[in-house]
Amino acid sequence: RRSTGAAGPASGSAPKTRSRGHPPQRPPHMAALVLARGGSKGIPLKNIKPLAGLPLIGWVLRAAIDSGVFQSVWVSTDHDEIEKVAKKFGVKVHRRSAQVSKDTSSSLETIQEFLRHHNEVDIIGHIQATSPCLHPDDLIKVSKMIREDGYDSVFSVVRRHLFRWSEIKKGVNKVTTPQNLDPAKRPRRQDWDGELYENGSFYFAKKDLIEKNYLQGGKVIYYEMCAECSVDIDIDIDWPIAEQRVLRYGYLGKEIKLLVCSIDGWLTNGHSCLSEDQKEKSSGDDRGADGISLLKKRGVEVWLISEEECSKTISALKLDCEVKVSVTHKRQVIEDRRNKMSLSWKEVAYLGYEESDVDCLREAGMSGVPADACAAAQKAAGYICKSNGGHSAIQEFAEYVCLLMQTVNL
Ligand SMILES: CC(=O)N[C@H]1[C@H]([C@H](O)[C@H](O)CO)O[C@](OP(=O)(O)OC[C@H]2O[C@@H](n3ccc(N)nc3=O)[C@H](O)[C@@H]2O)(C(=O)O)C[C@@H]1O
Repeated sequence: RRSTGAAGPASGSAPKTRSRGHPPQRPPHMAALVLARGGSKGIPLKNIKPLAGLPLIGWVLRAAIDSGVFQSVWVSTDHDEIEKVAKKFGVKVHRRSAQVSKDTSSSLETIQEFLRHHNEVDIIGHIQATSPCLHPDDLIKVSKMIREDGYDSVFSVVRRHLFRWSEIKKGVNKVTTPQNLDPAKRPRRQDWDGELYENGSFYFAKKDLIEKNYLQGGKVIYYEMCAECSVDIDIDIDWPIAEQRVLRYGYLGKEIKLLVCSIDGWLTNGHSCLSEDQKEKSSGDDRGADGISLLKKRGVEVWLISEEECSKTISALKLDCEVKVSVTHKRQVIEDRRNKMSLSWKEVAYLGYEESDVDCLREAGMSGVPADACAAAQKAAGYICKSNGGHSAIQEFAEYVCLLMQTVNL
């Protein structure tokens, strides 16, 4: 009963008003790009060192994914371990050349190299892992500045109330002079707006600007981040401070309270691999139990639903979770359940497979499909499993949900 899953509107359904010879314009592709080379000097493998329980790059990757504003999220690296960690977060990996992985390589040349390999990308949201207190809300606002307000580049700044004095080199007999204050009328903090400083959290820029060697230029504007979230890990003593800051002010991931796995089309159609007497499973989703118990330990309720009457199949899988079969309208039963539990869709994770899952995949706070799900479901889902349906997809998705909502232990 698996659907063929034609994706999106049928070809030829474009508006009739379109003038001839002009193909429809695709919306600009905005890619999040996190640079994470292996050869960090001060702190070895800094980019994947656990910060408050999560690999450093994980903090910004999670914010980028959850913002929902990027067509793709990438890590550019030259290192196998970093690639593995990035893939665990479900993002794409660009293996960069040694040429742009040196101590002396600039971010700009590394981004330019990425763009040469990814022609589909129109806008780069370059996000630095060294500023882990980034929130999805910041990225949503910046995305609007680029996509709707017409800016070519936007970068993050923070307001500081710092009095600057001129530097006098050793051995030079001169006096220092104030740079941004009158010592006779030293302003109180509340009487002075302070100054804006680039804080290194992110740099968004359109491709043509980057190709002209700029990350900041054209119609350019800054985005002011709140001081609490402006954290920059530069030297090793910054690390413990950053750890405290992410715990207090960082983005701790989405809170999922209910995972719904719709098993139609993959556990109900022979993928489930029951033995002839319908009592034992011979293969199938053995790993599912681990993922489910992990989530249950975190207080997440797990629910298997099916439009079919397949209780035997499910019970044979010995998955320790609630089951609802013969469901006539999937979205409706989830709405009812949500209301009972007082949950928003944001707190629901949904694993689907078929066209009938598209609605729920679009609504859910986290959504996933097995690798062989129909095209429409794949398009609607935030995460596409590496496993096919019936082969550990539940486990993989449950692990993914756990990772994204990983609570922080110190
Ligand atoms: C856009 C940009 O110019 N970024 C530079 C920033 C920026 O100027 C400051 O943050 C502003 O406050 O400064 C640097 O910042 P830093 O060296 O800590 O690098 C920031 C993050 O980017 C990764 N990176 C950097 C360059 C490169 N070619 N490949 C990379 O993978 C690092 O591993 C790290 O995760 C600096 O201090 O030298 C170097 C960075 O290149």
